[in-house]
Amino acid sequence: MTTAVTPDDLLASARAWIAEDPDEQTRAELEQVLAAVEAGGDDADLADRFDGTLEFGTAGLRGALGAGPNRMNRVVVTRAAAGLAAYLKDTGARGPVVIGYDARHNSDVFARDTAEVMTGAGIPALLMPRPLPTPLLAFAIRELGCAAGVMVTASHNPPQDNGYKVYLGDGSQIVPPADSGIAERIAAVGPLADVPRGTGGKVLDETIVDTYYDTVAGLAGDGPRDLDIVYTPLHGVGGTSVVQVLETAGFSAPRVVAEQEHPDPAFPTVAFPNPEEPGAMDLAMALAEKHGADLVVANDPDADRCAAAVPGPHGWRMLRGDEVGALLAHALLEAGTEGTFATTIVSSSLLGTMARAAGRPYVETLTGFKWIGRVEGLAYGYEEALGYCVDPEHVRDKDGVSALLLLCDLAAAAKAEGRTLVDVLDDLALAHGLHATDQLSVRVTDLAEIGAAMERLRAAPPATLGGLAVERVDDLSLGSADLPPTDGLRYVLAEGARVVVRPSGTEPKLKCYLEVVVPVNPEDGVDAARIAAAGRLDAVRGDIQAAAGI
Ligand SMILES: O=P([O-])(O)O[C@H]1O[C@H](COP(=O)(O)O)[C@@H](O)[C@H](O)[C@H]1O
Ligand SMILES: [Mg+2]
Repeated sequence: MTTAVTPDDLLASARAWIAEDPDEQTRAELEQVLAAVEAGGDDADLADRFDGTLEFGTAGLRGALGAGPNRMNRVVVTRAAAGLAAYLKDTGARGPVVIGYDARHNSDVFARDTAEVMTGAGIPALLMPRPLPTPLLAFAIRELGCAAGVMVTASHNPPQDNGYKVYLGDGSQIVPPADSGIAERIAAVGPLADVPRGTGGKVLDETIVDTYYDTVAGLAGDGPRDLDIVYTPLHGVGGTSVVQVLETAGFSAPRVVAEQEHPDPAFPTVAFPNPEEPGAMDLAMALAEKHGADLVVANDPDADRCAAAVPGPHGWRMLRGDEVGALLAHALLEAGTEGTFATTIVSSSLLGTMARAAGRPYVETLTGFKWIGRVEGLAYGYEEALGYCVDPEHVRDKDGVSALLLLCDLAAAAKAEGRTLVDVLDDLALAHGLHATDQLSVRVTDLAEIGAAMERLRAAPPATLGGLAVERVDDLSLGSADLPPTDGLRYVLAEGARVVVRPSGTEPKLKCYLEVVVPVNPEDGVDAARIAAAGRLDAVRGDIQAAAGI
C-alpha cells in the first residue's frame, strides 16, 4: 500500500524505525540517510524506503536489502514471521514451521529471526541445517508434516536483493486469500519490542537432506548412464545437491564450472544470476565446448529452476523453458504417468496438445508455481520460466534438482540410441507442429513505466501482431471462470499464435510472452519450420514492443 507522507511524517517514521530496528547495520544506514535529509538534502531515497511495505508478489516478499518497510531487513522479516504465526494460530494450523535459507546476504539471519518469532508464538520451529535449495524446503514441509514453511531467498534476483517465500502445510506457496490473510496480520503486528521471541528452534540434521536425495535419485529409471554433463549452480546453493543426486542415480560426476561452484552472495561472474539472462550460461557453455560435453545443465541460485543447453551446428544453444518442459512431459508420458498435466497461461500451448493426444487431463493456471503446485491430481507441472515439478507427491513447487536429473536421464537414453534431445524435440514438432516461444522482457528503473505501457496497450489494442490478426483480446485483470484476476493482457492471434503481456511480480520488468505455431512439412524438415517460426516471432516482437511503447 502506498500512502502519501508529508516530510514531517516521513522523518518521524524514520526515527521510529531506527528506534526499533535490532540490526546495527541498517540502523546506521538509516541514521545516515536521515541526517542527510535533515541537513536539507534530497529526500527521494528516504521517501522510497517508506513508500508502502513489501507485499506478497509472484513468489512471496522480495526486494532490495536495506532499512525501511519497503526493503528487506530484520524488522520486515520479524513482522512477516509474527504475521504468519498469528495466521497459523488463527486458522488452527497444527505442526511445526520449517525454515530454509539460501546463501545470500543475511539469509541465515532472517531464518533465525523467523525461528525465534515462531517459538516465541508457541509454534515449534525447525531450521534447515545449512544453506540448501528451495525444493528441499518444499520437500521438508510435506515430509515432516509441517503447518507451514518459509524459505529465505531472492532466487535469481540481483545480489542486493533478498526475499521470503511462504508455504502452507500442503507444501505449496501461498495464494489468495491466505496471502492477504497473512498480510493483514503482518500489518496488525504492534511494536517490535512486544513480539515475543523464543529459542532458535531445532536445527535439523542431515537426515532430511539425505532422504530428499534418495527420493529424487529414485525418480530416474535404470536406463543408460553414459552422458558427459557440464553443470553450474550459478554461485548458488544447488551444487552439492546436484552432484550427489546425479551420482546416487548412477551418473558420473558432472564437470562443474569452477568459478561458479561455491555459494557466493556477490555472484561475481554474472551480471544477473538468472539463467534466463543473456550471458549467465556463457562459462558453462564454454566449458562444454572445450570438453565436447553432451549437455549443459544449470540451476538458478536457489536451485528451484533448471536451465539446459545443447550443442548444435552453430555452437551451443540454450533450450527454452518451454522446450525442457515439453521434453520432461514427453519422458513422463512415455513412462505412462497418469494424472493432470499443468502449465501457466504464459507457457507454450504444446503441453496441452501433448496431454490431449495422450488422453491426460490438462489445466492452465496463472503465472507462478504457487498456482501450478496446487492443481488437483497434478502429475506434472511446468512453467516457461525454467520451472518444473516432476514429483508433486513430494515437492509441490518447482524443483531444479529433480528436473535436472530427469533431463539427464532422457538425454542419456537418447544418446544410447545415437540421438540427442534436439532429435526428441524434432519428433514432438513433427507430431504436434512446431511450437516456438520467446519472451520480450524490459527492465525499467521507474515502475511507472510499466503501468504506462499497460495503459497504452489497453487504450489502443493492436489489430494485428507480426502480420497475424488479433482474434481476441482478454484483459486478465477482469478475471474469468477459470482464472482469478491478475494484471495482464492476452492476445489470441490467428494460426494458433498468442501474446501475453504482464508486469513481473518479482522484478521491475514488463514481460511479453510470445508463441507461434508452425506446421511441419516432413519433406522440408523441422529446421525449415524453425526458421519460419523465428521470423514470425521477430515480427510479433517488434509489433508488441511498438504497441506497448517500450
Ligand atoms: O524466483 P523464482 O525462481 O522462485 O521464480 C518466481 O518467479 C517467476 C517469475 O515471476 P514473475 O514473472 O512474476 O517475475 C515465477 O514464474 C515463478 O513461479 C516464481 O516462483
Ligand atoms: Mg529460484
